[in-house]
Amino acid sequence: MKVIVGAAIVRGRSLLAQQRAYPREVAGLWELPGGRVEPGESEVDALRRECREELGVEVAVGARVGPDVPLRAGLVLRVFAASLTDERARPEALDHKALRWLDEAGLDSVQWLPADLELLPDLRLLLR
Ligand SMILES: Nc1nc2c([nH]c(=O)n2[C@H]2C[C@H](O)[C@@H](COP(=O)(O)OP(=O)(O)OP(=O)(O)O)O2)c(=O)[nH]1
Repeated sequence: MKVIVGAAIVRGRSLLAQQRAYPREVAGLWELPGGRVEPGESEVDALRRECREELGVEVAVGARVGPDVPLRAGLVLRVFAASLTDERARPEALDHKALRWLDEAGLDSVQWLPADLELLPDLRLLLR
């Protein structure tokens, strides 16, 4: 089973979401920072690496959030709670169209990838 890890980065009462720039089929849709776990890499290390690559920030990775969401045969999305190591750090959209800090009401204001949509109830609980 291969795993795509996603980071639910919460600061105060907001969650960081990013808007995909590519590929065309999903460009414009929103997701959590993250990506593929590389061979020999732990899931936590993969999340830390992806947050560095995509956002230019260091994160501390916490507990699992919600269930594994199947993406396709042999591949799941697995989300972990995370926080910025330095609360004042400014994440940048290094590989994406845009970033947004969403509060609880804001969670419904962007068009999420289908797998992320399934996790919204669990993500919402992080912002209560
Ligand atoms: N990062 C991320 N990927 C997600 C989420 N939800 C979701 O369905 N995906 C899917 C989209 C992609 O098919 C796959 C992750 O692809 P990616 O392009 O971000 O991964 P990566 O950085 O390892 O990319 P690559 O090197 O394989 O091109 O997982 C999410 O919340 N975050």
